[in-house]
Amino acid sequence: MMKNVLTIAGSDSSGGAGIQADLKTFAAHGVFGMSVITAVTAQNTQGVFAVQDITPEVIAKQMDAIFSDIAVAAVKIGMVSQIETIKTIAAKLTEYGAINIVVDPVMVSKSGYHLLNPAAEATLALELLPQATIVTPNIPEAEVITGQTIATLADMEAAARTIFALGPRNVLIKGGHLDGDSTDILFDGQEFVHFKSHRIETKNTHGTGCTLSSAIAANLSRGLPVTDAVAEAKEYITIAIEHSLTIGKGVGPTHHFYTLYKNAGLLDQ
Ligand SMILES: Nc1ncnc2c1ncn2[C@@H]1O[C@H](COP(=O)(O)OP(=O)(O)OP(=O)(O)O)[C@@H](O)[C@H]1O
Ligand SMILES: Cc1ncc(CO)c(N)n1
Repeated sequence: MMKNVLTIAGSDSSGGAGIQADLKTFAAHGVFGMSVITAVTAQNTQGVFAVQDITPEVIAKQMDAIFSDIAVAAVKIGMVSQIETIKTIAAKLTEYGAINIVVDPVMVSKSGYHLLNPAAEATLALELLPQATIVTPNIPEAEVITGQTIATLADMEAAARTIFALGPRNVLIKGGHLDGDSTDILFDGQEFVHFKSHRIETKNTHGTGCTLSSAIAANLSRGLPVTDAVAEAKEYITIAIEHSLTIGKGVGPTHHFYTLYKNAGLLDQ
């Protein structure tokens, strides 16, 4: 039976990141996507120009509407903006006993805009990480969460240990921001698994983190173990970056449907 997967995140008007990237990723994975919108951003491939946060009351009502009616097989959490937003989401996840929770601790957009109020960083770590099946920080986010500097794979492993101590069941530190190969490191409290791909030379990496975390959530919803869910998601994001789209004047989005379109003969349309 088709699984239902929820994203709790911000809207990206240009369609490359946030809710829009998440729903496309869910569709590409054959799961039924649902959304709780935490903020509306005016954004394109060149920057973020305005943000309207949704009130905690309306966020809570969106979660009530979904969880009171529909079985949710996995939840991906992206942009969460404010302290009260985070507290509301954490309380509702507990109330409804949500499972397979993927926390992407979105902090700053590629263009440098603070999508998470810096005053809420500690709240995110305290309230959401203990509920996470897996947390997926990029290197700057892992540096903020740990206070450690990360310049090498060994530094990534050390940071993963520190983040694990905050309560998530698994930590995936993404290596997109280091030079050379793009290696993501998974830590389950016992051992490290490295997921390595060659660095793809492209400027079009808008929404890579959103796409990866949504693919992990979709894979978990189908019952895959965490290591397999991450391995398949890493393959998916690598193909999506390889065939990323030159849309707009700045950092373009990834291609969510490359393999599907190829198999259907739709690529040249
Ligand atoms: N140039 C690249 N070539 C290959 N893989 C990449 C490249 N850039 C990022 N990745 C991969 O994409 C995924 C997302 O990593 P990244 O570090 O870009 O996340 P992020 O900074 O959170 O993204 P976002 O800006 O969407 O928040 C990881 O699996 C990473 O290894
Ligand atoms: C709404 C939204 N969420 C996440 C990201 C990731 O950087 C973004 N650019 N915009």
